[in-house]
Amino acid sequence: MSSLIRVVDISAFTTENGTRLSRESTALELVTALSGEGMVLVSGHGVSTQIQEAALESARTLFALPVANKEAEQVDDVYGTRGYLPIGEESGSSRHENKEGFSYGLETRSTTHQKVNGLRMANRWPSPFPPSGVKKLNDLYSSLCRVCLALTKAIGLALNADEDSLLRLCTESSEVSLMRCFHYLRSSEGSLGSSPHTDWGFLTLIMPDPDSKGLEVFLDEKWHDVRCSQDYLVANCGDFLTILTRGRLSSPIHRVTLSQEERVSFVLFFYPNFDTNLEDVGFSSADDLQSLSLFADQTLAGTGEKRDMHKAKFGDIMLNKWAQVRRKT
Ligand SMILES: O=C(O)CCC(=O)C(=O)O
Ligand SMILES: [Fe+2]
Repeated sequence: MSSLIRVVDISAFTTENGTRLSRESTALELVTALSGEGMVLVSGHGVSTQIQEAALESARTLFALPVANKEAEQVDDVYGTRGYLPIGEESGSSRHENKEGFSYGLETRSTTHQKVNGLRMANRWPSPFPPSGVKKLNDLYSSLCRVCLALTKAIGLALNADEDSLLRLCTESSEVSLMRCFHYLRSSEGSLGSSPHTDWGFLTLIMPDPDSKGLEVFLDEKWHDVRCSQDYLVANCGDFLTILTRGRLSSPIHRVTLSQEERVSFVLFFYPNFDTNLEDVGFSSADDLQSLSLFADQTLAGTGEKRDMHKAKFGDIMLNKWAQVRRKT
């Protein structure tokens, strides 16, 4: 475990035992870490080892399915953000990212692929994948959303002396957030797992294979390993939270390197409500936050549409960003 990245125990927010005093000191520790490194190891998160192991096992089952079955459910222009991400078909830069993934969100009962909005639609599971596997993945999704809501309360308490102050931006977060489960392959010439970037959303939670290597954070002009065990989830401040706090909390630059060992990880991109407007939360186009990945052009050709970001809805910005990192072969 990297000693640079602080551990914060958030049990004051995830159990009934938290007193006002313990919640205040937890909140302060959390915000101190997010204003410094921007990344924190969260303990006391309440996600059982059983839920974590079951989800990792289901992910391995999914990735082991025949390629044709996985590709039958791949992310495309019609289905938007959910489904299978074939190897090499996504990258945040011109480098080849040697990984495959499944992207999913809140399970809807709908049997059609009707979208509610570009971030809310039915999940797409390849066959054969049993309902018990889907349930295990969904259990992890809802557990990690609960952890993000607890973190949101803590951040609200530290910044505004009010636990509910940021929750109003997150009333539909559990419906529009995106879980991505990745299978990083072995290192090959010129490839990496994930190009250096900041995350675009409100908060990100990362749950990798316990004790696996690869996640790195850029601090003090150097890359540092972030090692993780089942006791901790890695939480990143996202670009939206940086905007919301006028830069007081900072979204960290991080990347994933590859090795000779394959790796599986779950990454929850916790989003604010789809319709949230950047201008309403204080962003102006003159802001000095242009280095965030949210504002970078991540298309290969460098012709990403520079939209009037401060007027746009957060959900639409996300759809545009996911389109920017698609690398259809
Ligand atoms: O898989 C990981 O450890 C992190 C991946 C990541 O940073 C991302 O997908 O944004
Ligand atoms: Fe990331």
